Amino acid sequence: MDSILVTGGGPLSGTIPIAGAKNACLTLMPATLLSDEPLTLTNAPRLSDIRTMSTLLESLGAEVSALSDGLVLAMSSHALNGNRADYEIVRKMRASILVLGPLLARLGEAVVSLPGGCAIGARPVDLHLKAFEAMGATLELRDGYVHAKAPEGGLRGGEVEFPFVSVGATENALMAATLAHGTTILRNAAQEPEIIDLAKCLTAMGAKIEGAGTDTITIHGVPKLHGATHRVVTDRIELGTYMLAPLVAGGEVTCLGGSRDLLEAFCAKIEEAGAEVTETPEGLTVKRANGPMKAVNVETEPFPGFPTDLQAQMMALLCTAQGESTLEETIFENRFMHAPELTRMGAQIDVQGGQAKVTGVARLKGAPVMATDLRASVSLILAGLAAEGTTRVSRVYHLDRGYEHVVTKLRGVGAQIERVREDG
Ligand SMILES: CC(=O)N[C@H]1[C@@H](OP(=O)(O)OP(=O)(O)OC[C@H]2O[C@@H](n3ccc(=O)[nH]c3=O)[C@H](O)[C@@H]2O)O[C@H](CO)[C@@H](O)[C@@H]1O
Ligand SMILES: C=C(OP(=O)(O)O)C(=O)O
Repeated sequence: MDSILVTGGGPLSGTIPIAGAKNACLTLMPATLLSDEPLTLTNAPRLSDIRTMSTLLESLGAEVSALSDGLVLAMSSHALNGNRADYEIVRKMRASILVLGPLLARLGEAVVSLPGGCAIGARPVDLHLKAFEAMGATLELRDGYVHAKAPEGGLRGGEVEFPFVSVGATENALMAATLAHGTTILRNAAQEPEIIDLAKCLTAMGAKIEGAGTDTITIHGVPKLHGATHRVVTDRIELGTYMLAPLVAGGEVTCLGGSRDLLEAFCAKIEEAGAEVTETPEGLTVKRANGPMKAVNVETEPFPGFPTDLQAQMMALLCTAQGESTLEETIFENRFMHAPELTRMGAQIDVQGGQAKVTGVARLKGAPVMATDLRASVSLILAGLAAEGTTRVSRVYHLDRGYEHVVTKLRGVGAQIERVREDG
């Protein structure tokens, strides 16, 4: 198993290219199941989660070819040979549940393992299932699997009012509704850029969708979708992560490919904390406005609010910001596992339920720390960028789920970082 060694050092300077979004790609890939014609995705990120989704799609009979060093995914589902997503693959990644809607819509029947909880929370899929029920499907839970069946003749349009916002349930329902008979209305739908990206791709495949990016999405079902080529939207979470690097370590970094509309709430919050963000046609340039960073209060919310997927990284910044910050996590019930690890580096953090109080210290100290989930891993790397001495982050397989070439990207702006064998 590999570790990352990061040694705190001087200011960072240069550019970091931002990849296509993991969370968009993971919902765009299952969209291939909706059509017997090819779907090609460009600007795909090179991540282990993408390989897991490829394996899952292949297990259903889809063909997935990674071309141009993985940047292009050429997929075809003309010869599906299964409608069962096995626990062995689904348990590796919760986004696997996103094959359920497309399979149900295209084949009329699907058996998909329940993904189970994960480190950051219980993460049930009840809202996904309620949406399919509203489209006439019958659902049964047996042996840890969802057995889903569309009514005779296929799914029917339905009205779904989500009791709270779910990105995955919105995506699953949106995909299923494209092939349903009649019109489906999704109320209190997620508005994330990844939803807009999915709707763009489905529209390019012939779907009829209105309102993606608002809280009400209307889908007029069509009998068939066709092939398309779609460019995956920029990864706003990778973007936000690297925007924090020069704020933690000093210097100035330009994230290539980023735009402010993907991250307005985050940009406003780091500006409040003392960042200067400049938007240019090539991306976003970030540096400290003048002097040290200051404490701020952060509350995670569905888009357009501050993203939960940037909470851990923001905490890394606030560990050395002047004053006392509060971070409130409202999306996941257990998403502060990075706090005890940051504390090992000298941070002062007090977690009470869904709230963390961070009292800024002058400097963190390098220490051996353990990554507990994807965003926690990268928060420890960020913290290590400015810590005195060397930080060893172990269990970096979490990182490989969501950050491609992290060592190369950070070295490119002058960070002292390397990947080593855990025992080496
Ligand atoms: C692959 C992907 O895109 N992952 C993202 C997606 O996850 P994901 O789609 O799983 O997150 P959701 O938006 O569905 O989850 C929001 C909240 O709703 C709860 N819930 C969700 C569905 C359901 O049926 N029942 C239920 O109770 C969850 O436990 C959580 O507390 O959105 C999250 C919230 O922005 C991000 O952190 C994840 O990175
Ligand atoms: C929580 C995340 O991913 P997933 O939903 O795939 O677990 C994430 O990307 O931060």
